[in-house]
Amino acid sequence: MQVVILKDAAEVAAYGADIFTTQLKRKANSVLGLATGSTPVALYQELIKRNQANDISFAEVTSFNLDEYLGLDGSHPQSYRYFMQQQLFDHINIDKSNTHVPPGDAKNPITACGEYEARIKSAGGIDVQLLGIGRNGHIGFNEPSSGLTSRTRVKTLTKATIDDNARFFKADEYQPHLSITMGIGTILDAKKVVLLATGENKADAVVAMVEGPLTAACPASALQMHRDAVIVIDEAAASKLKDIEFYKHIENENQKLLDYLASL
Ligand SMILES: N[C@@H]1[C@@H](O)[C@H](O)[C@@H](COP(=O)(O)O)O[C@@H]1O
Repeated sequence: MQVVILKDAAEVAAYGADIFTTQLKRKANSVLGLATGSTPVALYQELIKRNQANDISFAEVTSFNLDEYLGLDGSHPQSYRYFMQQQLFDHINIDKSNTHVPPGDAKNPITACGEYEARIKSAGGIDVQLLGIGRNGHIGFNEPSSGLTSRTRVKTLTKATIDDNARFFKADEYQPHLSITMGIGTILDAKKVVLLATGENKADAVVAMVEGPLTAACPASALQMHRDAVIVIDEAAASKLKDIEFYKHIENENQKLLDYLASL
């Protein structure tokens, strides 16, 4: 696990955007795994800016989103498909037919999960998967107790997650309590994983993910098993980590090594 601690949310977004920029310049037809929630919004704004400045192109990109509410179709303002259109897809040169979000309105949600997995596989697998983290340590909608090798499936949301996400729904609006989410095993199959977390309310989840045991009680701890997982956090989200100075020291040493390699 690479732990990158930055000053604030703006630096976290810029760092995340740099990872995606590097990926797109290296491989124009990358397969990107995308996430919703408030955390990635600033990163998406940065990618939009870079796309509109012709620095990066999404013309050949295929994307797969982590999750969707079961029971909402893509035109529902609280659906994750709608969110992605508003926050990213409508503003970049991506071919919308190459963007995938689990179908919240699937007639048969069980077969839809298998089909989603098959689509990821036939696209060649995910090159870079973006993640946020829930306050209870969930990634995608893999709630605590999720199998660490799970695949895309229907998941019931915890009360904590429903309450956290209630802010997006109107008081009298139907809020789903079921989802379709990539599994932890699906996420771990991505070649690279980038998790962003900002703010003090993520500090407990971050310490459990980075310094806690590998456990289904904190689904994000499964990233300890990934060979290329980058955890990009601000000082507030990092505030409960025991080894902050060590992680910063590693980053300094990594930078020195990169500078040296660039000078060869
Ligand atoms: N399913 C999403 C997750 O993918 C996201 O990481 C989490 C945190 O969201 P936020 O970034 O708004 O804190 O919210 C939702 O539950």
